[in-house]
Amino acid sequence: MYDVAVIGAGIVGTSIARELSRYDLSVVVIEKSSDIANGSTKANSGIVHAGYDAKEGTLKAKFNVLGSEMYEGICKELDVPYKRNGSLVLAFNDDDLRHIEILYKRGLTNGVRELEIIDKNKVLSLEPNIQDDVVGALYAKTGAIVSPFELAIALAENANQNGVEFMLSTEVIKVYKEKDVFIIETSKGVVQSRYLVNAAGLFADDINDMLGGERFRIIPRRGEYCLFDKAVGGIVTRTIFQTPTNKGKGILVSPTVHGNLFVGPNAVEMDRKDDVSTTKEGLDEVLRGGSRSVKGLNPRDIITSFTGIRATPDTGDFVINIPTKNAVNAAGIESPGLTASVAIAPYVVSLLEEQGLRLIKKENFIATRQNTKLFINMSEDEKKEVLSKNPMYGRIICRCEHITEGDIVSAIRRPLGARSVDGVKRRVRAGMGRCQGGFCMPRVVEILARELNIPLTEVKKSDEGSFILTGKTK
Ligand SMILES: O=P(O)(O)OC[C@H](O)CO
Repeated sequence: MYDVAVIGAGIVGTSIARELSRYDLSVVVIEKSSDIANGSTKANSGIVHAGYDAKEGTLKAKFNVLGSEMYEGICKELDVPYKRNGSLVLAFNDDDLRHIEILYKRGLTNGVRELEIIDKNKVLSLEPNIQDDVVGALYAKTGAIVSPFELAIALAENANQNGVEFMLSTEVIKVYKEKDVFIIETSKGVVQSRYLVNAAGLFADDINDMLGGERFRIIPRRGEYCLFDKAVGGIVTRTIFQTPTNKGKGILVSPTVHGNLFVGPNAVEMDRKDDVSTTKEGLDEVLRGGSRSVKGLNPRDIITSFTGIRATPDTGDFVINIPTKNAVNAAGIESPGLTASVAIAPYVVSLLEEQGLRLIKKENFIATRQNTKLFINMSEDEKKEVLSKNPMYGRIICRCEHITEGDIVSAIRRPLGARSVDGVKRRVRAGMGRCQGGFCMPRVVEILARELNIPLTEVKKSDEGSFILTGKTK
């Protein structure tokens, strides 16, 4: 029997797992997907929001501002790329100017530091590729960017280093209580725990129903994105927003931590929670929206498009509460959820403690996690040394991102290592470049088959059944 079971290994579940791993507890994370961060976390804007957007007094506002302040330190500890690039909310007319004034005041109330309203000249001096009809902007110097799935993987690895167990490809079918024990029936058998955390993302409403908590629904809200080649990654250096609407923060244009540029998302409510297809209309909307803010977005520079699904709660705010004794919901964590998750984690742990979970600090807690250095990022001396020991570092597999066989093998062999083509891609970027895996994918498949000791036909793109050589991958 575990002390705590966490359902969900997205950014919320992995943040909570890492926080729990500071204490002498037995903890298990149960995830239905085959990898960490395979739900809303994987297709996400990757923005660390400053905190002026969420309404005063909400959980979103509180945890956004707290999270934004914690981010740099956590990314340093876990060796995850993070960049405080700042953000602008553009105004194009008087209505927009009034709107950014409201956001400015809200930001001050929420406790956001270094906020400023700037005029057209300042906007264009900071970002020369903004459209000329801009009239001003809200400038948030504390806005930042991060790689959401790399952070979730790092949090999971660090939790795992500190003893947390991960059950991947394990779907929760039913949860109920016998006396004070949670009985969690899964696709891989029964798990028992004394405490339970619901961080099930898009499916957190179903888990809450099983726990008998006050009813809420998660409404899946699609967001389509276009990712641009690194050659145009410098069109803007800050994250560029328009004034938000009741559909969300609108379409943004932002660099990524790896030097690409993305435009998106739109916002379309859907019935299904698993439809990540992209549509021509959606991508046109995204490009039109981005071009409203920024000059020079050429569709020919798009290297891929994708859809993410927000876990939007029908309550209007994050649902962080106690559905039944000894359980905590961390649900409905839509934007600014990526930013907020690192601050939600200690709060969730404090709610467990209030219900009787004893927290005794581990003496040997390992606070830092080191990622494997990619060959491309090594110094000449490091390259020589690693090559003399391991010739696999001399074989380039992904030509776009210059990723070697040694890098890929090490991503597979790490704790909670890659088990699929997408798993490799998210850990070391093989397949993330201009050709989107056209060249390297067959080689990555060969390496996975060899390292996992499985036939080529069993290598998966991502989840169970997505056999990359024979099956449907989308
Ligand atoms: O449209 P929103 O408000 O869900 O925000 C989406 C943003 O890209 C969040 O980072």
